[in-house]
Amino acid sequence: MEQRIALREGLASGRLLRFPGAFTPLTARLIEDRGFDGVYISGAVLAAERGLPDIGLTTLTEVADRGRDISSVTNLPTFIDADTGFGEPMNVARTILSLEAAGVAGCHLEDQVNPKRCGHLDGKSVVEPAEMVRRVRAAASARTDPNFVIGARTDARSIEGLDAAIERAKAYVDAGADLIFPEALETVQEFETFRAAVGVPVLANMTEFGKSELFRASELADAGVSIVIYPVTLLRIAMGAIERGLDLIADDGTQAKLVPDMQTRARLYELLKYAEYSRFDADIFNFDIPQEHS
Ligand SMILES: C[C@](O)(C(=O)O)[C@H](CC(=O)O)C(=O)O
Ligand SMILES: [Mg+2]
Repeated sequence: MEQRIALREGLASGRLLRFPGAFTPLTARLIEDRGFDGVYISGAVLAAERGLPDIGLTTLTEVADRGRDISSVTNLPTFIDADTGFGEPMNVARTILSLEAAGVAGCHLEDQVNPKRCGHLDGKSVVEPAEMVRRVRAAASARTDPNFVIGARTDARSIEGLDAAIERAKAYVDAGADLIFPEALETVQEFETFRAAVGVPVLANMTEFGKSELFRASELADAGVSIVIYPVTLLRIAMGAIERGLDLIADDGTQAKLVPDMQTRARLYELLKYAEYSRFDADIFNFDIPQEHS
């Protein structure tokens, strides 16, 4: 509840909210510790972690479980990728209820056809605007918490062009979307044009190796963007370090040279709140247990 209100207030504040993508609950702890505004939960990351491509193979249950796992260890609002909503409009309604129950603050649905693919790849296609309008309407009418944020993503920019993507976004706002996620815009000016046209907060996806340049937060803020996600960034950083680390262990016969770059045991325990658990445990065992008399 509080996180949803915080997200709504943040989106209305005129500030740019920064949401790195957490690839584990522990990563979400670190994102909170470093002072970010919220946590993004990426579909691409969830699929990748299971050794799968991001083509709609993951299920609502897996996504909702991940939403719950991450939301339950952070006080920050979480914003989750609901892909195409996992089926027909009726399924979209159930998706929203599941994500609400998982404790996430909001989600985005996209207008791609199934099977969907990464928004920064070529060869994707979108459904008719009316079909996506039905998805958004189903989502908006299903939600039980009016503060749950429903984002509509349009993948139309790289297929139908900017004007068509804006027309779609406006229809999605009319259908009840609180936020627009224009996928794969190419310039900061395009974000500015989008924001001016749609009249609701706009999300920028700063994913690497995609179609958008990696614009700075200040540039996005100046363009009127309300929220920026770094969906796969932390996973890519970790995987890069792991690959280099594995090679070094294989070559050197020890991981010793890697130790200075590792998070220490003490720091890990701090993030895990070890001390609090120990205190709790000590208190429990300090209780005077009444002796039973026979
Ligand atoms: C934002 C995104 O939907 C995701 O699942 O994180 C992906 C990110 C990516 O594949 O880089 C996307 O389609 O942009
Ligand atoms: Mg995705």
